[in-house]
Amino acid sequence: MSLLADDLPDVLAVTPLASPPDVSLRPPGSKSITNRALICAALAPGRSTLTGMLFADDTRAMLGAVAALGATVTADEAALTVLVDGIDPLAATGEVHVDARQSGTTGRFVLPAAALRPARGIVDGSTQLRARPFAPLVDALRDLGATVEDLDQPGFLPVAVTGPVAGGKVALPGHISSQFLSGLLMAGPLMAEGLTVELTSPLVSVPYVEATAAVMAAFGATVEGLTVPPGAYRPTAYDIEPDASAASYPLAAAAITGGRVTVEGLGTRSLQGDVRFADLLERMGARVERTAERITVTGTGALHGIDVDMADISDTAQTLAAVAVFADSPTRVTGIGFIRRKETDRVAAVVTELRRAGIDAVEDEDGFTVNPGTPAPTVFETYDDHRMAMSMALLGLRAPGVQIRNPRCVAKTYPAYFADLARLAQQG
Ligand SMILES: O=C(O)C1=C[C@@H](OP(=O)(O)O)[C@@H](O)[C@H](O)C1
Ligand SMILES: C=C(OP(=O)(O)O)C(=O)O
Repeated sequence: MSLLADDLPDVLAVTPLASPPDVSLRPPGSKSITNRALICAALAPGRSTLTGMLFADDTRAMLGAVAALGATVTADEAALTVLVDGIDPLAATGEVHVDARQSGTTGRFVLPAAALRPARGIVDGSTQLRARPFAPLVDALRDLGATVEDLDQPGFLPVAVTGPVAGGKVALPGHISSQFLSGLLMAGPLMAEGLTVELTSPLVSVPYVEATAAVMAAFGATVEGLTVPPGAYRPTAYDIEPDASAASYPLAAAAITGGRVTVEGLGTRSLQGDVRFADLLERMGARVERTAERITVTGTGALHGIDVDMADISDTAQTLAAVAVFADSPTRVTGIGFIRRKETDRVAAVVTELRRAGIDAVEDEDGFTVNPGTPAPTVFETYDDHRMAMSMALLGLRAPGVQIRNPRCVAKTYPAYFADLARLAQQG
């Protein structure tokens, strides 16, 4: 049976590992870096070559989006490569329609890019994305000179934007999502007046903004703090590193099962904050080795609870919750109230599902506490959230009777997730 997302059954049983794994794997390309590189390449007149691409629902959404904006994309999926012939958005004509699907990055990065065009662009998404906040971005684009029409509820998709957005100085809240800031910064070089953002509240997910600046720089743009001078992107050959959030699952598996897992292509030079998830496993008692090119986690058999603020690396909070179940003392995660506005309310979802398995987990405004325990046989609900499916599946590597409802939702960022999880058993 194929374990690729599209081929999975409605409910998937996870089999506990018979022995600790000892494997090395290369996670799929980074969703965050792929979608940044696609935007920068689309705004760079000429041909860019992107290698190491992630092909998953979120990046297909972005491929469709940049094509809608006028870029020509030629994908070679087997080679994980895309050629992008970029455009000058300021010369664009005609109304365009973008479907960002479930992808927050696509919606939040494409809207400012569409606002560069002196023509109407409609941005919409799935029912799930329509429920996620866009108001700070819409307000900022209006303040910077674009016309934004609410096509349904104000502050939510769908919207229609007409540019060109002139740029200048703008105030933006930072506590809801960093994606508004990243999206604005990436459009910044092509704003006539450039862009300066002043944050009106503390920024969450800070490393993603650093990654934005790094990818922009690779495509020839300048970012000085939160200021982007007027300029241009130049076409570039860009190699995308593996996804650090995706890497959290196999690394967690090593800690949970007392095995050894190496993730290739991600190390101390990574652009992604989520590589720091390995630091948390180390604090909990796992052994971690890092080089520039790889991270190895070895489970030691002992796992201790920790108290940790995960505002910078919140995509790995559910992974940590799964590890925390097998520790010898409680784990408290704080700083992540904003993940209630992701694919689902992730604080509520993770606590509800752990409790469904008989684990004493407690929700609070800003995070959750997991008291260790033995998971009962459980069919886990996944709320159409890939990270719920991937995290709860980890419990099944040790606890018998774990089943995952709608495992196909992993297609958002990691279509081969269950195939990679099965490799832990084969080589153990
Ligand atoms: O910029 C990015 O690539 C991302 C930023 C984060 O979102 P928030 O800034 O909304 O926390 C993260 O959760 C998401 O998966 C990807
Ligand atoms: C929150 C996520 O995605 P996005 O915001 O890009 O939809 C995620 O991948 O966990």
